[in-house]
Amino acid sequence: MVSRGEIIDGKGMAAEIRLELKEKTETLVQQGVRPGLAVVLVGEDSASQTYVRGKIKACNEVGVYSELIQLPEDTSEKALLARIDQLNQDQSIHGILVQLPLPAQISPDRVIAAIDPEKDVDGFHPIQAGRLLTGLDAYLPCTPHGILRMLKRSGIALEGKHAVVVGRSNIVGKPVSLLLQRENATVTMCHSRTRELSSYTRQADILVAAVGRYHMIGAEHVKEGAVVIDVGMNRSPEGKLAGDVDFEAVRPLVSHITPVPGGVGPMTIAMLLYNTVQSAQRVASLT
Ligand SMILES: NC(=O)C1=CN([C@@H]2O[C@H](COP(=O)(O)OP(=O)(O)OC[C@H]3O[C@@H](n4cnc5c(N)ncnc54)[C@H](OP(=O)(O)O)[C@@H]3O)[C@@H](O)[C@H]2O)C=CC1
Ligand SMILES: Nc1nc(=O)c2c([nH]1)NC[C@@H]1CN(c3ccc(C(=O)N[C@@H](CCC(=O)O)C(=O)O)cc3)C=[N+]21
Repeated sequence: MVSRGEIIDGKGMAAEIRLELKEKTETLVQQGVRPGLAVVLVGEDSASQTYVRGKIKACNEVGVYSELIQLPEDTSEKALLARIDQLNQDQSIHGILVQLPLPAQISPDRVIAAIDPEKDVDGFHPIQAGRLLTGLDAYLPCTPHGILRMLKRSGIALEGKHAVVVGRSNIVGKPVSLLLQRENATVTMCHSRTRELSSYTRQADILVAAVGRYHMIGAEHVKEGAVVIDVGMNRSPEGKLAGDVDFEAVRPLVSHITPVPGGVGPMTIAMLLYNTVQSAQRVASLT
C-alpha cells in the first residue's frame, strides 16, 4: 500500500541519535577525552538565542562539555577572530560554532575561514566544503546531514529518484544537493531566478524547501506521492513557528512530510553533536 501523509518525526529520531551519542561520549570519557563544543553568539538576536539554547541543552543531555561565548553586538571582527584563535588552541574544545547571521561589521567568510578546519563542526569552512565537493571525508553540514539521515531512517530510497532542491545557500541548498546526488538521485536546484518554479517542483519525487518564506510551497507545487522536506524557519502571521511548506494543504497529497517544528531543526542539532563527538574521537585516536 502507498503511504499517505506520513509525518517524518525528526524530533523522535533526534532523541534516538542523542542516546547513541551519549553512549559514545561515555566511552570517550573513559578514554580520558570529554567532547567539548564552543558556541559563539554575537549580539542579541532572539531567534539565534533560542537556537543556541537548544544546542547547549542537547550537549548537556549527551554529556558533551559546552561553552557559550556571548559577545556584545558591537564586537569588532578583530576581537572575534582573536577569540576564535583561543578556541582553536583550547584542548578542551573539539568543535567551534559561530552562530550566523553576524552583525554587519563582521565578515562571516573571514570568521569561518579562521576556525581550525578540524574543529569546524558546522562543516562551513572552505576546506570542509571542498572535501565534500570532491568526495573526501568531511564534516558534513548539519542540516543537510540531518535531512539525509531522516530520509534513510524513513526507508526512502534515493537512487534514480528526481530530487528538487529550492534554495542554493552554502549552508543548506548547495550541500544537500551534493549529498542527494551522492546517493544517486538526479538533482535539480532552484533559486530566486528560477522561472515557473512549480513546473520543476511538480516533477520532484523528493522536494526540499530551503528558502525562508512562509507557505511558499503549496498544493500546486507538489506531485502526488512525493516526499517533502521542509527546512524553512518562519513566523506565521499569527506569530507561530512555521516552515516554507503549507503543511495542511500539502500533507494529504504526499507520501511523507517533515513538520515544523519537530522536523529538520532537531536533526540539525543532533548532527552538530555527532560532528563534535567525531572530532573528539579523532583526538582520542591520536593520543
Ligand atoms: N531547520 C534548520 O535546522 C535550519 C533552518 N534554516 C532555515 O532555512 C531557510 C533557508 O536558510 P538559508 O539557506 O540559510 O537561507 P538563505 O537566505 O541563505 O538562502 C535562501 C535561498 O532561497 C532562494 N530563494 C529566495 N526566494 C526564492 C523564491 N521566491 N523562489 C525560489 N527560491 C528563492 C534564494 O535564492 P538566491 O540564491 O537566488 O538568492 C537562496 O538561494 C531559512 O528559513 C532558515 O531559517 C536554515 C538553517 C538550518
Ligand atoms: N553557525 C550556524 N550553524 C547553524 O546550524 C545555524 C546557524 N549558524 N544559524 C541559524 C541556523 C538555523 N538553525 C536551526 C537549528 C535548529 C532549529 C530547531 O531546533 N528548531 C526547532 C524549534 C525551535 C524553536 O522552538 O524555536 C524545531 O524545528 O523543532 C532551528 C534552526 C541552525 N542554524
